Amino acid sequence: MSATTGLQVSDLRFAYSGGGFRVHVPQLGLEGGKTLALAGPSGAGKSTLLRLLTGLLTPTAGTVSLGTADLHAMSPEARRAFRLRQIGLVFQDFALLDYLTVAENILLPHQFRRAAGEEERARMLGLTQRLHIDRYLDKRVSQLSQGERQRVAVARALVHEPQFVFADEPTASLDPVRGRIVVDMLLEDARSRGACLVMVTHDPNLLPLFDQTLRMEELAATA
Ligand SMILES: Nc1ncnc2c1ncn2[C@@H]1O[C@H](COP(=O)(O)OP(=O)(O)OP(=O)(O)O)[C@@H](O)[C@H]1O
Repeated sequence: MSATTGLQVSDLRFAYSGGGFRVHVPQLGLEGGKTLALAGPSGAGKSTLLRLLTGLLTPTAGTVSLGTADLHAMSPEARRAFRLRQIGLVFQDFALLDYLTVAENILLPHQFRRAAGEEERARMLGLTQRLHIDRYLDKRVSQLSQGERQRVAVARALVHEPQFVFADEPTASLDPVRGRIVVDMLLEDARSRGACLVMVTHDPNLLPLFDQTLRMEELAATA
């Protein structure tokens, strides 16, 4: 695999305090431009692994390398800066700010990097058109449906063209047609830009669309 653009996990271990759920990922590799589905029943640890891969949870052992960066060896500040530049994340609960407009939410991460310029605005327009939410750009997020909010979260995750995209069930609030549009867009975005996509899904029909599948229930059994 390419060391500079891919994701590499080695002997990753994590347990919630109190002796509850634990997970162990002996080895996982994903090249730039490739896509991985995290599958498994509710409670199997999909969101937990996604949080470990993005630096939002700290493992008890093991490494997560994103390109040349050893995610958990960084200082919290360096990890935060890396995440803003290189990671796009679609959270299960979307993590949008209700009192801001759609455009403000999508461009918000740019306020922390640098002011959003013409390039970002053009990318935002392209993404929101493809997601059929461009007519809502000046609307507050609180006025949108769940499915519309989910698509705003997808646009926000992609607008800065991150090398690593992580999405936690990005189709959960969408009907099958809209859901397929979002998945196809995430897949096409990663493949065309040479980025890595890791997506959590419950839907077995989506798995053949991905280059790799990791079944969490099999990992939990060996933890
Ligand atoms: N903060 C926490 N503290 C302790 N246990 C937790 C915490 N968060 C999750 N868990 C437990 O860890 C296990 C895995 O949870 P996780 O959310 O990763 O599963 P999941 O596969 O994403 O589930 P779902 O498909 O329902 O979203 C569950 O048993 C859950 O109860």
